Amino acid sequence: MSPRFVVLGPPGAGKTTVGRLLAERTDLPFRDVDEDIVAAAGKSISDIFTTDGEPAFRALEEQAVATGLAEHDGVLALGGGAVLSATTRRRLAGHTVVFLNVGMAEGVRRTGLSTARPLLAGVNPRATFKTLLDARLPLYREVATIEVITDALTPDQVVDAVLARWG
Ligand SMILES: Nc1ncnc2c1ncn2[C@@H]1O[C@H](COP(=O)(O)OP(=O)(O)OP(=O)(O)O)[C@@H](O)[C@H]1O
Ligand SMILES: O=C(O)C1=C[C@@H](O)[C@@H](O)[C@H](O)C1
Ligand SMILES: [Mg+2]
Repeated sequence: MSPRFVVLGPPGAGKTTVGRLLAERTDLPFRDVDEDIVAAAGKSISDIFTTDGEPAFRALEEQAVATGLAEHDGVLALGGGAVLSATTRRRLAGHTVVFLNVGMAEGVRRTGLSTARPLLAGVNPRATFKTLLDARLPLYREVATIEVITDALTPDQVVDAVLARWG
């Protein structure tokens, strides 16, 4: 068993929104690793970051991605930072990996000031987003087989672009 699509990208790229829509349109089940982590830990991602720290979250995430890749046969959305793990990047080899790209301005607009995203909850979300994007862009591209720049597209148009480039 193996996901038909793995969806990744920075916060606000639309992994959850577009991933769910892609699953609907291809008649596949949808699974979001962020939700798996919350269910397994019994607390929110913010609480995990605050109480246990980011390294503990990343360890839970690496395990949850491995489980998702082994168990899920539909659309699997990863968390925005899952690619920070070299082990996870290795595990993504051979999968159809969709990188939903979004620039800083639109990414910050979409994520707003939500405290549900602990990494962006600081004083300067624009600078934080830019730093995060610069560090991760090569990692997303290392594993992606399809890249869609989502800034000017609706979620439906993003799904159109994914399906046009697939197969
Ligand atoms: N292509 C798009 N156009 C406009 N708004 C979008 C688009 N994709 C997502 N959004 C909106 O941006 C917000 C963030 O989307 P979503 O939660 O799907 O991102 P995400 O990549 O899953 O983020 P996270 O990494 O925090 O889980 C939502 O309000 C969603 O409706
Ligand atoms: O970009 C990130 O590092 C994160 C993105 C979210 O999907 C969550 O996995 C968490 O908030 C960390
Ligand atoms: Mg999400």
